[in-house]
Amino acid sequence: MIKIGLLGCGNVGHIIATHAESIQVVAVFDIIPERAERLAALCHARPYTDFDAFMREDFSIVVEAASVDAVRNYAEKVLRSGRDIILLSSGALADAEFRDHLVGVAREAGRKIRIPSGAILGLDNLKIGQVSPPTKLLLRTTKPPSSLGMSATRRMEIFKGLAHDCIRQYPKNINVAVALGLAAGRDADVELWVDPEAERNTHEIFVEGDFGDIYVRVRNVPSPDNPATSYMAALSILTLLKNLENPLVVGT
Ligand SMILES: NC(=O)C1=CN([C@@H]2O[C@H](COP(=O)(O)OP(=O)(O)OC[C@H]3O[C@@H](n4cnc5c(N)ncnc54)[C@H](O)[C@@H]3O)[C@@H](O)[C@H]2O)C=CC1
Ligand SMILES: O=C([O-])CC(=O)C(=O)O
Repeated sequence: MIKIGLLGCGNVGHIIATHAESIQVVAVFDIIPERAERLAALCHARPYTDFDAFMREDFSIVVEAASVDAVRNYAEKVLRSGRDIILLSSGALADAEFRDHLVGVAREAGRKIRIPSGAILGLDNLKIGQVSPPTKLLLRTTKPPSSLGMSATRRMEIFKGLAHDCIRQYPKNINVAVALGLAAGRDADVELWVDPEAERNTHEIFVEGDFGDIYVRVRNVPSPDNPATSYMAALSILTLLKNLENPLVVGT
């Protein structure tokens, strides 16, 4: 059974820890002690607010479901300790200098940084962009205003520009845009909309290239404990963990 350390005891951390079947959550870490303690009690793990103590536990992989800042603070230490890391806050890798450094550390340590599909679909074959760059790569995301901690009386575009700028302004809402760019090999264009009528987090992906064109629309149910995060994101990590040791690998 794969032993994991969970970095982040919020909404996604909770779903992972309480639904994990083929994995054992050995230790959990959060800056908020009560969150770490509550989740640890639920999944029979040990709670930590001291990262170095957390890292002394016996697990082979860290699952990050915390924040872009947490990735910046801890990912390098995880890799240098000889463990792989799964990053849900993929937005941290929008910073090219940090990304290149972290990938270099992973290479040196012989470890892997895994970016799950999270709240979207299509990352698998979007990787064809690394062979044949797309001429268009656009993500149009629409969320209820409450997901962004704001109020609005009508549908409004609150950001239009490149993914690496959008994630700086909305680090809890648009990690998917950075994941798209990492897959395709170029920064994605982003439109971020709020809509008071929206009940779902909707991601529309438009891609064009010499292969033809793609339109994908994902209408995600918001997580019960954090409407900004689609429930699919937690399912995506659970699925990645379930397949880690499967000799049959499906998807590009
Ligand atoms: N790539 C994707 O498709 C998606 C990515 N996300 C990202 O996943 C992450 C987790 O999402 P949720 O569980 O819904 O968030 P959440 O806010 O419910 O939980 C995050 C937890 O991490 C803890 N945390 C934050 N920064 C920390 C740090 N520096 N050190 C230790 N603990 C820290 C918080 O105290 C909190 O308990 C967020 O960054 C979110 O933006 C969310 C949805 C989709
Ligand atoms: O969960 C979602 O729909 C997307 C999200 O928050 C993110 O990419 O940060």
